[in-house]
Amino acid sequence: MLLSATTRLLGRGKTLLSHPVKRICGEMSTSSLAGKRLRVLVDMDGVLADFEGGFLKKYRARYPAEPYITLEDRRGFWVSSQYGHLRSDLCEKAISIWESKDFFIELEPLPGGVEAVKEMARMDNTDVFICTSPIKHYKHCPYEKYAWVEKHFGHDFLEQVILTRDKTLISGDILIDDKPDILGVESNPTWQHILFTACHNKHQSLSPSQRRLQSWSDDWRAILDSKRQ
Ligand SMILES: O=c1ccn([C@@H]2O[C@H](COP(=O)(O)O)[C@@H](O)[C@H]2O)c(=O)[nH]1
Ligand SMILES: [Mg+2]
Repeated sequence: MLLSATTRLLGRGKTLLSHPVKRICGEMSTSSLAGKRLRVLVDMDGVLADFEGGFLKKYRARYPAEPYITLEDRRGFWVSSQYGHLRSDLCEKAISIWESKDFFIELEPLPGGVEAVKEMARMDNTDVFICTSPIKHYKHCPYEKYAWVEKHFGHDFLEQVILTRDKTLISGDILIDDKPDILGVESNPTWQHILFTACHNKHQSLSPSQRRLQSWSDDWRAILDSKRQ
């Protein structure tokens, strides 16, 4: 009786486990029953995708006669601010680069990042999310961020994408991010900030709660293990 009612509800040939709705329910209950899982949030620009390298290449191609800042001389998170200090009109010229079509989708992956995140995602008791801030000029950026993840991680990984302008609202155990100060409405985020070394932050000292990941060749597995209880 119960079986035939189930068959009517799900359709012939579908079992409870193979039905998409039940599979979603199953996945949700697995994580809540399995005890403590580690939730890792991984930033995209400057951590997985080479924002700085992609910017400099396209800026020099579009404005060959204008001064530029080498990656060695980059200081501070905001590219636009440093270009604006160089000459005030260069701030808008810098912004025009990442507001252009194909900027985000054409960013090269940073060495080892995609492989590391794929490995993390296969680890037991580990949930990985790509947590990235889109620019407010939304014509290309949000679409291209999803397209970049699909291109390098595959379609299924789109489930693991979080676009937010405020990462303090997202709960996790670790946030691997190249921005030194991650601020928002939540003054006490759940995650520990692991500062991913980038050309603009390598001279900066850490706040007491931060740790550094120098690159994806650095021991990210040890950082994850240290956060497991
Ligand atoms: O000068 C700049 C440099 C970067 N941006 C944008 O900020 C975000 C950074 O995102 P994260 O998730 O923190 O990596 C990205 O969309 C850059 O395009 C900027 O607006 N101005
Ligand atoms: Mg970043």
